[in-house]
Amino acid sequence: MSFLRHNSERKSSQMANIFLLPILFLVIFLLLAAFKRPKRLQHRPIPSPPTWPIIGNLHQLGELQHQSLWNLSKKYGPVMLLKLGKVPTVILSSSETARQALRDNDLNCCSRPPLAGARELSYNNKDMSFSPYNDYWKELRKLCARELFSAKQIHSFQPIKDEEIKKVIAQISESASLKNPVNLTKTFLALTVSVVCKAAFGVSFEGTVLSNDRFNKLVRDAFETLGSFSATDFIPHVGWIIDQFTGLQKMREKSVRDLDAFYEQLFDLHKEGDRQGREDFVDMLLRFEKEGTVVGTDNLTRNHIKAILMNILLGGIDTSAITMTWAMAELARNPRVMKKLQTEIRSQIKNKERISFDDTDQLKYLKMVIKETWRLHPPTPLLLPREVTSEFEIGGYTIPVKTRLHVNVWAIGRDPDTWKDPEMFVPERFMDNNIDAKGQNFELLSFGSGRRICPGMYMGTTLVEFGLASLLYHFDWELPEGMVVEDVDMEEAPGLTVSKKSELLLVPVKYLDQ
Ligand code: HEM
Repeated sequence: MSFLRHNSERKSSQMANIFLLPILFLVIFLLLAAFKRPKRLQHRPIPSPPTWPIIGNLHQLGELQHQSLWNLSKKYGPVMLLKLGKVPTVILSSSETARQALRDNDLNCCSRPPLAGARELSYNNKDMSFSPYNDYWKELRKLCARELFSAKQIHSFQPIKDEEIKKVIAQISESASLKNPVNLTKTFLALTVSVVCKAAFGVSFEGTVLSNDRFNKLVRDAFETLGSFSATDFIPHVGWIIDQFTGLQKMREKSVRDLDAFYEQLFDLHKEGDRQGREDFVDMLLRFEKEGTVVGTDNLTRNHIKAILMNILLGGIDTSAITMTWAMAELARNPRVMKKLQTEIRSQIKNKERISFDDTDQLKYLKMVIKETWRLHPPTPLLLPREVTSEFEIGGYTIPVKTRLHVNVWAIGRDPDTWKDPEMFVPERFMDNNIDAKGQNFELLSFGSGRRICPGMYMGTTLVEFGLASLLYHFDWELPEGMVVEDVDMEEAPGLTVSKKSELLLVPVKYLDQ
């Protein structure tokens, strides 16, 4: 009996096991599923406007993309996902989301996406600006920071700046005596072209085959090539057919050919033995080539040098000239600020004939005026595009690998949560804080931040400070006859860099106290 009972007990416990086991599995399964669920919740979709087939959200981008994106971000928030053709693109429009990307997750998103125009102009990504994040880029950046963009190197340009500004002041003096307006857009472009070209390429173009006009066209065409909408970049496999059809591909090829011829002429002008004096960027790069310098795994060749020169041409000239033009336009609209700035400059410079680096370094209000100009008119309003290489989170949203990323610096500069009266030009807002544009303050990102921050920041800033201080020291500036402050047009021109659409004309009046 006991056996029987024992046997039946064993049987019933076996039966219980048979029923319990699936329940146990079910419980484990449910528990696992429950643990996984929060993770799935984190993948909540990034706010995104509705898309159209094939083009996605491309139709929502106007000519001035940063402005279209700013308007969209007011509805969809500071982390917004667009589908540009086939490419998922995240737009960040607040200082907090920019900080999370460029500081906390810089390593996960500091690569560049492959872009057709950039690839061709950079001899297949041999440059710094458009190269993906890899050992070649890391070593090239180190080499350029040490040799081309060091403070010592930039200070060695001072005699070039002095010589070029002297010419500019003489020309403006002539206009002043005739009471003629001066085209400041052209003046600032000519100043930056001559300083950057003499410093970097050792040539002034005057009296050579490379006339200033031809040179300006070369740069303009290259910018157009990079700034134009390229279907190849957004619609894989078939986009190239559209680029052939629209003529963009032909334009690209011509631009690459013309620039190549320009670099070859530069190399000819730098033939050994032909030149004396200070070593410019071309001399230096040719010396590295001769010494067999290895960058990453690549031996530095002529094509690498050409790609680096392209970055200087396109990164170094336009941005500084644009800044000076916007600054003078804002000063023309704000006579109180212009007067206050001139008082500072004139009391600092007094009767000196030349403005030195030490002088500009003391001009605190000038620095505030330039920061305020960059807040409202960052020359590169969307920075350069980045590509995500490892998944990460911003504001609780997961940004997947291969997403393209833009930071809308222009929108951040006008964010009412950060800036009081954001549309007003008030340099004094920088008086009682340490906000600068050096990449640590995410509300002012005119040079970007993180690993990809502009390496020419010091060169650009010192040139802008010097150019503005010189013109404001030597001349008062008035609006052309019949014009009032409200007539100064602040419309923007579309492009990779955003300049003032109409040229800025102001009448110089010689400052007699010097
Ligand atoms: C006012 C002057 C300038 C402004 C506002 C400016 C702005 C910028 C911005 C916004 C970027 C992109 C940063 C990013 O993607 O996060 C950049 C990158 C770059 N800039 Fe500048 N820039 C200026 C002057 C210069 C000068 C004078 C040079 C050289 C002569 C230069 C060379 C470059 C290069 C090579 C890069 C690419 C860096 C990389 O991707 O590693 N820039 N600049």
